Amino acid sequence: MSDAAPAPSIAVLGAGAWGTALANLYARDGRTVTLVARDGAAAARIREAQANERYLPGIRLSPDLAVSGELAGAATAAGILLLVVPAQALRAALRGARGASLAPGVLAVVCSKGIERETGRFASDIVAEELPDARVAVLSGPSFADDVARGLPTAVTVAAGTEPLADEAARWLSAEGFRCYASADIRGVEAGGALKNVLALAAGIVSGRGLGASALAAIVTRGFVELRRLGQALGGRPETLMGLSGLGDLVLTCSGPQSRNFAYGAALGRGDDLSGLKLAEGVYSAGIAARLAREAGIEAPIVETVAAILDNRLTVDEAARALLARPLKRETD
Ligand SMILES: NC(=O)c1ccc[n+]([C@@H]2O[C@H](COP(=O)([O-])OP(=O)(O)OC[C@H]3O[C@@H](n4cnc5c(N)ncnc54)[C@H](O)[C@@H]3O)[C@@H](O)[C@H]2O)c1
Ligand SMILES: O=P(O)(O)OC[C@H](O)CO
Repeated sequence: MSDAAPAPSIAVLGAGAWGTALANLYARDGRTVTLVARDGAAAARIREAQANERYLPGIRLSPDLAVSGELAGAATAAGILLLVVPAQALRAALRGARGASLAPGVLAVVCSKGIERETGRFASDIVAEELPDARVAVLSGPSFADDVARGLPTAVTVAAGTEPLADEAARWLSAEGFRCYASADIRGVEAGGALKNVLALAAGIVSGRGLGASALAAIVTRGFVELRRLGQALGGRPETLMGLSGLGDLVLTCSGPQSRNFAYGAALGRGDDLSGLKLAEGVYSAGIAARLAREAGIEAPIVETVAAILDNRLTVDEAARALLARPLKRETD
């Protein structure tokens, strides 16, 4: 596709915080965008309020943003389909999309961050299985929906299976204040995005339990060792895991309660009631990430510990004692 080709129109599947923020970003940037909510009633609420008060409160949406309750129609015309439903709902959402007559060669861009619990599949694999005619890309990196919605500067990585497709996708997905770096390492980008959520839970637990700033720095640093090891074992490249969708997103989500994963971990660490908390993808990815690590023969004690706390196999205090009591080793082993 040449630089002069008109920018493809965009359909955004999933009208939560991130889907709404991305749809609004591109609509403000002059693109033709339809945000697809779960049903007609949810779409009507967003249209009438010109805001998504449930998931992205306080943000006035562009009057140019179309909002629909069904993918058919919106998607048929779209050259780009952003997939922004939670990772565990992606397969069902794509099966629901099959009847929508997607444009041939549509660029399906995974924007969620997680691993399918039942199968251990990453989202790009699910797209390849469920929408075999689509071209696949992944958008991931340090990016809070609220920051993007407020027009704050953001940089992310956009990965696809080949460098030309990644370059094309990054060009189409960049917008004012939203800079996309291209990568041909889909697995590295997806692994970084999913694993940082699990590690942000660990950081939140440390903070909520009041274990101190030194312990927080230690858990983030040793967590990054696990992210790199496991990300590489799953097929990611080291330089990708050092980039925006690995280290970058880990830094963002481990830095405080604006991250829902960190906030969930902090509530766990304090012993608070967890009902009513916002979506924390790490809760669903921790167990399967621990299993993938075991299967790959990778030591991932922090990921294992988060999974054990979530399963009520360990209390936070038992977990902290167990991590500190592990046999001593060289830092680089
Ligand atoms: N919020 C952020 O800052 C942010 C940033 C980057 C990536 N993400 C990732 O984006 C994904 C979505 O997160 P979010 O913040 O938008 O979540 P959210 O909880 O705000 O919204 C989830 C949305 O998905 C919809 N949904 C759920 N199941 C569905 C289904 N089967 N079909 C259609 N719609 C369905 C819900 O109705 C809701 O609108 C997650 O994987 C998250 O990790 C979020
Ligand atoms: O709020 P979180 O923890 O889901 O993080 C949101 C984004 O993934 C940050 O890049």
